Amino acid sequence: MTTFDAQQSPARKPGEAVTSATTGYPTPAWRKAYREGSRPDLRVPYREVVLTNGKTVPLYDTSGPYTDAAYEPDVRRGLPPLRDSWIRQRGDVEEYDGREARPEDDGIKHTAPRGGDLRNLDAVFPGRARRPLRGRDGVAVTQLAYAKRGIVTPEMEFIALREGLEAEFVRDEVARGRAVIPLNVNHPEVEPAIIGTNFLVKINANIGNSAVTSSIEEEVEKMTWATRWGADTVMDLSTGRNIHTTREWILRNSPVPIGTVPLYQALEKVDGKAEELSWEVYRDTIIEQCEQGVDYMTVHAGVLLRYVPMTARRKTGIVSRGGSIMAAWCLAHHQENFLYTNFEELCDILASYDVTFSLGDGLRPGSIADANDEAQFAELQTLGELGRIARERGVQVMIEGPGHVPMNKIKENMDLQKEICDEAPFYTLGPLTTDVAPGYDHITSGIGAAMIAWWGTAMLCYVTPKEHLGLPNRDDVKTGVITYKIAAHAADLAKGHPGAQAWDDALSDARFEFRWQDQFDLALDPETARAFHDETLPAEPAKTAHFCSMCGPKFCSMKISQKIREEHGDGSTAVATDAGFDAEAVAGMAAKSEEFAASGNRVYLPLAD
Ligand SMILES: C[C@H]1O[C@@H](n2cnc3c(N)ncnc32)[C@H](O)[C@@H]1O
Ligand SMILES: Cc1ncc(COP(=O)(O)O)c(N)n1
Ligand code: MET
Ligand code: SF4
Ligand SMILES: [Zn+2]
Repeated sequence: MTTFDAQQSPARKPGEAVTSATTGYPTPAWRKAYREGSRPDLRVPYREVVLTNGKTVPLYDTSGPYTDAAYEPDVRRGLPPLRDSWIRQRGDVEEYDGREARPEDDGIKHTAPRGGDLRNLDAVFPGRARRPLRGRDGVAVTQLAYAKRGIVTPEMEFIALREGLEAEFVRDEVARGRAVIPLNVNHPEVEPAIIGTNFLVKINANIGNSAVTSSIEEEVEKMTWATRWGADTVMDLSTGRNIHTTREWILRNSPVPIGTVPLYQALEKVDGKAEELSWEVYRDTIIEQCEQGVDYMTVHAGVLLRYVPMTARRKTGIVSRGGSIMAAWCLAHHQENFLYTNFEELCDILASYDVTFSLGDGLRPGSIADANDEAQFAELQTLGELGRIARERGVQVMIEGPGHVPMNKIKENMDLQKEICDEAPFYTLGPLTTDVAPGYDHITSGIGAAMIAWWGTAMLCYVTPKEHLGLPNRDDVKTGVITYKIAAHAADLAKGHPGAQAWDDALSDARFEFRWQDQFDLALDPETARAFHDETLPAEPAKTAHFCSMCGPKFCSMKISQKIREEHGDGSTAVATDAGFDAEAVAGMAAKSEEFAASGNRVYLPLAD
């Protein structure tokens, strides 16, 4: 039988289900290094950029063990369980048998169409057997519960070293609910990271299959690829085949927290019929995913029955998948959202695994015309209320935000969210600042993302060039991640995060000193920087040349600037004169001046007819 997997990965043989992880850094100048903490098993990874002048620049690193030259990756076994002893040493978790895996977890019906079992048996995760953990007697084993009790966990110390801050500060931000550390006790492979407005801005990359395309292998590769370029978390938004197994492969191999929208899998379990959903099916799915190790879950509990009519006159209705599913359920039963009515029980389940809530914006605007409308802000009020209930019960909380919002309406979103949601971390999709550029929505949204992050958004959910058009592939994932790293870092700079500017300064120095190799290596994407440079000046001597093909040797302003400094010191006492330039440069400038005069000395030229 032909499956999509077979079409997508023709080279795969039985028994070789998944083999790929992207290993190694994109340039030999990046080296994995570690900062040692207070105990031998507390080693915080970072990336060291080794420059040609002998200096090194330390950078935050999300790529996991795959980029450590001493590590031998084996995606069939999974990553080492870094946090296992930290979790067990606290003495508050118990191992138990766990929920039995069922065929429907992977979308397999008892009566499979055309008589076949649709499960790709090659794909079952072959790694070590494990029994799930949970808080003993249902106790909250969350970083929030520990923080409130004044405990600095090894995870908090790890984060403090990673961010260059005091561990006590980390604890205090978590205790106040102003930051979250999404780390399920069943996901010991993760290198701890924090999401909060007073920390480095984080970015999330969405991956996952759909009913139309992609294989487990591709999704594992997208995950390692996304984290290699800097994704701080990854959401598996699979809605196609093998949902459970795809997620198992991703979790066991992921060095970053994994988020999901459990409602998608619950809907698969009822054959895609929203009205057949129930709290029981949803609850079962939540437990399945808690036991697997999902670190944070989008829950669309703020889509209340009475808010649904508020979307009736919108240009684009409800664009959130989860939001549209819950709205359909509420209307079909004329009952209140079961996520809202069972919210306390949901909190208690999440608390016993330390799964963080990402309270979903099911009524976010999906077009510029719908931005900041009544439905959107009504839901935000409810998310604020639910956030307080969750934290009260020890569960960590983030709040999801929009969407499609023009630049003049972005700040109001951040201001309202802070006020309504008690400064809980805001996690926004973009926002996209215009609707007119399908194919370039990483840019329309990167603009909004930079703005909202500057004003305090803690994590940015990326948007790829494929948004509104199709499922992103590996290249789209990279483009999305790099775009969002730019937005996040631009915000870190604007917020004055200590240390953020050192990276820019190092790159600017390399640029001004014509250390081309260092300029490439300090880039977010060294491969592209080098390739663009080499497109016009590929020869080795060009790597030390004092110009590039943009201006050429005679018009290189940085070369001219250097010369000024050599001949006139820093120039502060110089009188305006062209004596410091070489004859060629002076001639070049004169030619440009004549060209300008010939055009009538006008800066804006009339349009050609
Ligand atoms: C909420 C956002 O999630 C993204 N999204 C939904 N499903 C997937 C997937 N399988 N892969 C990547 N992104 C996805 C879309 O960009 C949507 O706008
Ligand atoms: C920032 C962010 N990321 C993912 C989702 C889930 O998607 P959906 O609401 O469409 O189900 C969301 N609501 N917000
Ligand atoms: N692009 C849409 C949004 O902004 C989502 C479409 S796919 C669920 O929310
Ligand atoms: S992205 Fe495609 S599938 Fe998703 S809501 Fe838009 S049109 Fe529908
Ligand atoms: Zn959209």
